Amino acid sequence: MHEAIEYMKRAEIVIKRLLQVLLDKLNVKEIDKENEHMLMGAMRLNFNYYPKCPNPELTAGVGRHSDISTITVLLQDDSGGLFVHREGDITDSWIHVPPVNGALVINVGDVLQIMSNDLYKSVEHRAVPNRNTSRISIPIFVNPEPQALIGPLPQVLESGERPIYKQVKYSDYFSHFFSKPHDGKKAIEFAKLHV
Ligand SMILES: O=C(O)CCC(=O)C(=O)O
Ligand SMILES: [Fe+2]
Repeated sequence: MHEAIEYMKRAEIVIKRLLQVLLDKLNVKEIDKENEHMLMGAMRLNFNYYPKCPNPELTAGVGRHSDISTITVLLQDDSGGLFVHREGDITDSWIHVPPVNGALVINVGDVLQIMSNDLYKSVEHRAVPNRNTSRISIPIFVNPEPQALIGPLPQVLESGERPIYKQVKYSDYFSHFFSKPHDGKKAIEFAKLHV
């Protein structure tokens, strides 16, 4: 428990730095308190356990989805099992994300895609169990506060760009996502302006 708290505290420093760099490209030069509530008002540490399985092809693992976070910081052990979807291919192709000792995987989530009006794209991914070893992965989901309104940032729309998304309350987006089985990047449709 103590280690988990310590990990979150240290990760928070890295997360703030990452968000500063990502938001700088969106013309947000400083992350004020209000933005902080929107970007990282609620952080969740999860533990995923995938027991070894003689027939991984028969299991669901974690089905294809994108995270509904701003970003996700993922620590994985050395067994492997995470795949990301290659966008734009005609065939469905998946790239294995090999475990690298001491490295964290950073996923862009739907919230950052929405706030950036599609400049950043959330990454579709899935995880499968291994035949011979069990696997543990530990994501930190960096989420907005439940009450936060999520939409394209004013700084992004300043140039006259058309908003692709409307403002949605994060808790509504969250409930929508968890009301159905994972289904690729379908959840983001919930926030789309259909004009
Ligand atoms: O186990 C993994 O590597 C990824 C798990 C995942 O995608 C999730 O928890 O959202
Ligand atoms: Fe995920």
